[in-house]
Formats: sequence, structure tokens, C-alpha cells
Amino acid sequence: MKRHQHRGINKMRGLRVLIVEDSEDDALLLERHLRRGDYQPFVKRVETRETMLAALQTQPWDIILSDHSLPHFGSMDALTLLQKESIDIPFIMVSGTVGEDRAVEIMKAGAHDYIMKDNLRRLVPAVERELREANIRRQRQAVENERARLSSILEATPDLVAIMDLEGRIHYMNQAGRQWLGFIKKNHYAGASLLAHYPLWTASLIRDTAIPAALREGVWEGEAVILNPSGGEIPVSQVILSHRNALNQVEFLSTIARDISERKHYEQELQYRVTHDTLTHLPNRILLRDRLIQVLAHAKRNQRLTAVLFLDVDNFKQINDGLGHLTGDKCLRTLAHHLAGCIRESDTLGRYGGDEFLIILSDLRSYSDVETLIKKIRATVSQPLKLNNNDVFITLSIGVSLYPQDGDDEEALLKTADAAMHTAKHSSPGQCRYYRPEMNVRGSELLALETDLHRALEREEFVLYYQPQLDVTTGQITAVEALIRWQHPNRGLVSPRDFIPLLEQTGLIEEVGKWGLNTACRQAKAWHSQGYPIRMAVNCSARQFQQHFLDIVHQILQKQSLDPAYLELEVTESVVMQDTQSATYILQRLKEMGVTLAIDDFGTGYSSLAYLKRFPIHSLKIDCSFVRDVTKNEEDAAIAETILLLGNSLGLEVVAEGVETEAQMRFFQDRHCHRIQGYWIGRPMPAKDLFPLITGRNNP
Ligand SMILES: Nc1nc2c(ncn2[C@@H]2O[C@H](COP(=O)(O)O[C@H]3[C@@H](O)[C@H](n4cnc5c(=O)[nH]c(N)nc54)O[C@@H]3COP(=O)(O)O)[C@@H](O)[C@H]2O)c(=O)[nH]1
Repeated sequence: MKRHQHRGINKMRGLRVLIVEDSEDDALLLERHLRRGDYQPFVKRVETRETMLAALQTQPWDIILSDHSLPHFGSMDALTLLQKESIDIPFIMVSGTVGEDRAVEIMKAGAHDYIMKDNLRRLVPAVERELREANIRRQRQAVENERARLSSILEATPDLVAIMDLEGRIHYMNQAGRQWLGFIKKNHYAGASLLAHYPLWTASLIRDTAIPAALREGVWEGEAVILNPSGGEIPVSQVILSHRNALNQVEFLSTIARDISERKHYEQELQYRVTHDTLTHLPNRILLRDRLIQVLAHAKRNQRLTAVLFLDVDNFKQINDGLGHLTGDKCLRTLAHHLAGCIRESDTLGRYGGDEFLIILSDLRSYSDVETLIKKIRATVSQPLKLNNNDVFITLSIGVSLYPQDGDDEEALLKTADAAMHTAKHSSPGQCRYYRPEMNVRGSELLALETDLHRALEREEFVLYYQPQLDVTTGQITAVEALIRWQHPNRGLVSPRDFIPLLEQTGLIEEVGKWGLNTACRQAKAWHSQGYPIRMAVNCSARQFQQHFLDIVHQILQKQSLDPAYLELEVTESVVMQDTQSATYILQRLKEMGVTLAIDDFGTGYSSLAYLKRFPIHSLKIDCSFVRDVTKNEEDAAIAETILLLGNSLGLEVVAEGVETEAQMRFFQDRHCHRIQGYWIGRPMPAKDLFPLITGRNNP
């Protein structure tokens, strides 16, 4: 008994039954039949519309068993109520009176079955079938709901989604896809080929690579381009999937394509930024290197000549510091523009960094093409750059390396061009140097020198030598030029040509220059005190020529109690032409202080008459290079004579420097040059050695 009970309880199935019935006995009868059928029913009997609605709203029901006709309610009313409330519950009519026609009518109205009250043996099987079918209906509905949800997601997604057969014919395409491809109505795509909506190169990629890969491996992912109706290209990231049936045969393909226009735009932008200089928009170091590799590969294959030009703006720091960074930037931009105008379309100009530019010349017919370009560049930069109402003159130091002789890869050519440029910068700024193997040795020497220079001032290794200048009219030594020397502990006396450029680059020139000015003024004062009013000429480099230099000069003159008229500051044309506005100001203040001013190396730079008139200058020094051959070379003689005439007409003193022979001396004497400086009078020498020369000349 216990075992039977146990089995019975296990078999009992719960069932929530709503019975529409006015007879309690009939309801109990139904309940009993259900129990016999191994159900454990939870039963609620209702007999009006209101009680049925309340029961429906209170809890869910598994089945409704309804009598056909109640005093104020019936199966038709119950079905209407269910429809109105959109409730799908198996509905079995249980009646003793209904005729066949009426029964059919009720079935049409939504009842799932009907049972005669005198044949209740059918009840349990009917309930079971209806429960099963209701379950199937629910599952179908769930699938349908799921399908509708997925469809609405596909329709709403901004990506193109399509289903295709194995030939690429479209069977479904979502709204985004229809819009991209211009299918105005929903079914317009039916049978159209997706391949027709790609440009040729992408169509072949999809046909020959992507679809075979998707068929083989199940999926292909890549980038493609889709055409919009007006032929515009939409870059896409695309996935193609193959879908198999139960027999493992591919049944159809699906694809999802995402518009990556924005990403592509950013990628291009990024690529541009990585490879271009933001200031000048020229190729930067990375792209330059890349181009050089390509040019060299081409040159190797076709036995072509190639040249690399390293260009560096001389004294760019002064422009930046003096005129401000914005003007410095403008200077680089303007220069970049001018340089771009000098090269052929096949050449590459780029900004290598800071004030350094690089030009790659490919497919040269001969190396003379390089000379042609250099001449063009020279002619361009000899014109002033118009920067915010300033005429700024710049010079470029250029280093050239040639392929194949100076290196056969990009590394070697860049290194050799750089070495050549640095040699130009150190020995002759503003000039061009072709690479020579010994330049590399010189490079490491320069590095060692630079290290020593940092200690030279505190170790008192600098000395001043003085070179006499002869007054042509009186024959007396009326002035001397102070020239610095470096007494290096190991190298001996180092020429200023080897260390002044280094001092300028490192900024040490300001300290060393101050020391030189002070030492020279002290020496001038010493000679004055001994009865020899000698004028002291002191060189002033670009880096020193700043507004605070005015204070330095003033303080030193005060400290040494030297009459300012006996100090002559020598500046080159390039120093004053770099920033004419600021130069005019400084020169004017110096003049007001009583200091005299000389333009050094005159004739080698701009030689601009307009500026000479504007600047408060006292003298012009004819550069040694015109003096050397003045008696042999007509052109040099003509230049020297022109400078003399120019100086005289502007009321300036003219000094000829580098006079080594009597013939040269006579040349200048005959043309009323005011002062002569050169080995013929005396080499630069320590003050103690010069003194006897002064006393000898000045005490007839
Ligand atoms: N900013 C500073 N620059 C300086 C200073 N001292 C020197 N310098 C500059 O260094 C350059 C080289 O100078 P140096 O080697 O001293 O050469 C000078 C003379 O020695 C040389 N000279 C003079 N007479 C003759 C001659 O008859 N023949 C010949 N071959 N050379 C001769 O000319 C140089 C004079 O230079 P300059 O200044 O142009 O008058 C040089 O550019 C110096 O300016 C310093 O303290 N500060």
C-alpha cells in the first residue's frame, strides 16, 4: 500500500483548471475524471463574466473546461473574453445539450475541442492533447517572436547585412544595405548580384579570394570597398560566412559589411602626421628615410646617380630668440616654400628636424646637376625673407653626399651628408661642402674639442693676441684688432676658426666674448695710460649681438675706464642682416654710447648699400679674399676699389685686412684706404710683443 501510494504521488501531475460551470456537481465530476487520469487538479469554478475575468487576472491557467450554456454566461462569452484579453489557453467545451452545428460554430470561435458530458472518458485524452498542442503553439510563438526581434535588429543595424546564394545573388538585405546600394523598395534586391556593387578590384577579391575562403573555412574577414548608387566608394570592413545544412553542405552565404570611412580618414590623417612635419607640411625624417631607401633601390637597379643635401640654417637660434618663436616658425615655413620652388618634381625636400632640411636628388644626369640646384638655392636665400615687417637674411650651410661614391645605403649617405654639413658650418658657415672621407675624423675631433672648451675659460686657457692696424696717412699704429687664441694643454695654440663656431653653437661665446671684451678694453686702457691712444677692435659674433650686450659693453667700459671712442666693435654683415630692426636698435645705442662700429669681411655677404646707409657704421673692412690677389686679379681689384669708393661716398673709414705684401700695401695707399691690417705690418701677437712695434712706429 505504501509502495502504491508512493508511486501514485509520483505519477500525479499538477493542473490548473478553470471550469466555467453553474453546476457544482458537474464540476466535481470533471475534477474526479481528471484525478483518475493521474492529474492533481487545482480547480476554480466560475459562472459569470466577472468571476472568470477575476480568475484570469489572478493567476495563470493550464486549461479551461466550459459548459456551453449557463444562465447568464456561456462558452461563446468565455471565448470572446479570452480573445479580448489576448489569452491563449486550451479551451474544451464540455456540454450535454449542444447540437453539432452549434459545436462547429463554437470551435470556429476558438474552442479547441468539445466533449459530451455523457462521454467524459474522452476528457483526459482531450486535455492531454490540448496541453501538448498548446505547448507546441507556445514554442512556435516563441520562435516567431525571436525571429521578429532578430529581424528588427537586422533592419535597425547601421551595417549592411545580406544573405546570398553561392553565386552571390542576394536573397535578403537589411535596410542599411538597401540604402547603401540604392534599392528603393524592400524586394528590389531579390536576385541582384552583390558583386555588381563592388569596384572591379574588390569584386575580384570577393569572387576569387573571399568567397572561396568562406566556403573552405567557414568565414572570411577583410577590407573591401562598396559602391554607392552614384559610384562613390564606401570603404568597409567585411565578413563573409558560409552556412551548412545537416548534410554539411553549404546552403547559403551571409555577409556583414561595416562602413569604415571615418576610421580610414583617421588612419590617413595619422599616417600623414607620422610621416610629415606639422610646421612645414614637408616629409619628415621618417618619410625622408623611406624615400631615400626607395630612391637608392631604383638607383641601384638602373645605375643612376643620387645626391643627398643636408641644409642647416645658420644662426637660427638668434632668429628664434631675437624675433620670437612664431617668427622663427614662419621663417622655417617660408624657407621650406622657397626651397620647394628650387627642386624638380621628382626630387624630395623634407624637414629633417629643427632648422635642418634634406633634399634627395634622384636620377641625376651628372653631379653638375647638384651645382645647378645649389646655385638656385643660393640665389633664393640671398633674398630677404619677409617676416612680420622684418627683412630677415639667412644663410644655409649645406653638406652634400653622393651615391655611389660616398655610401651605398641610406644610413651612410645621411651620415656623410651630415658630416659635410657640419664641416661647412664649422669652417665656413653659409657655404656648401661635398663630403670627403677625412670629415668623419674631423667630426670626432670636434667633439673632443667641444668637451675641452667647456673647461677652457675657468682654466684660463684663452689669450688675446693683437694685430696692428696702420693709419695710411700718418704711418702710425692707431688701432689693433684683438684676436683670441686658445692655449690648449695638449694641442698647443688652437686657431679661432676651429673653436669660435663651437663656442657659438654651445652658447659659450657669450661668456668667452665677455671675457675677451673685458681683456681687450683693459689692454687698451693700459696702452692709453702709457701714452699710446690705440683704438681696440673687438669681434662680436651673432650670438653675442643681443640687446643685453649693450649692458655688458657699458659695464666693461665703465669698469676699465676706457673712452668708448677707442672701442671698435666688428660685426659681419650676416650678423646685422639677420634681424635688421633689432640690429639697427643695438647699433644705434652703441653709437650713442660713443662706441665705433665696423662691418667685418665686407664684400662677402649682402653688401647692401641700402642697409649700409641705415646702420650707424664707422668703418668697413675689406675682406682678405679680395686683398690676396688685388694686384693680380682685375676683378678683385675692381671690387676693392668699389668698396673704397662706396666707403668714401658714405663717409666711412675703409680698412684693408690681409695685406701681406708691399704691392698690396701700395695699392691701398694709392687709393686712399684709411687703415691697413695684415702680416706686412705685423701678425697677431701678444701685447708685450706688440708694444715695441707701437713705440717704434708711433715715436718717430
Ligand atoms: N667672435 C670672435 N671672433 C674672433 C675672435 N678672435 C678671432 N675671431 C675670428 O676668428 C676668425 C679667425 O681669426 P684668426 O685666425 O685670428 O685670423 C685673423 C687674422 O689672423 C687673419 N689675418 C690677418 N692678417 C692676415 C694676413 O695678412 N694674411 C692672412 N692669411 N690672414 C691674416 O685674418 C683674421 C682676421 O679676421 P677678421 O676678424 O675677419 O678681421 C676670424 O673670423 C676672426 O674674426 C674673438 O675674440 N671673437
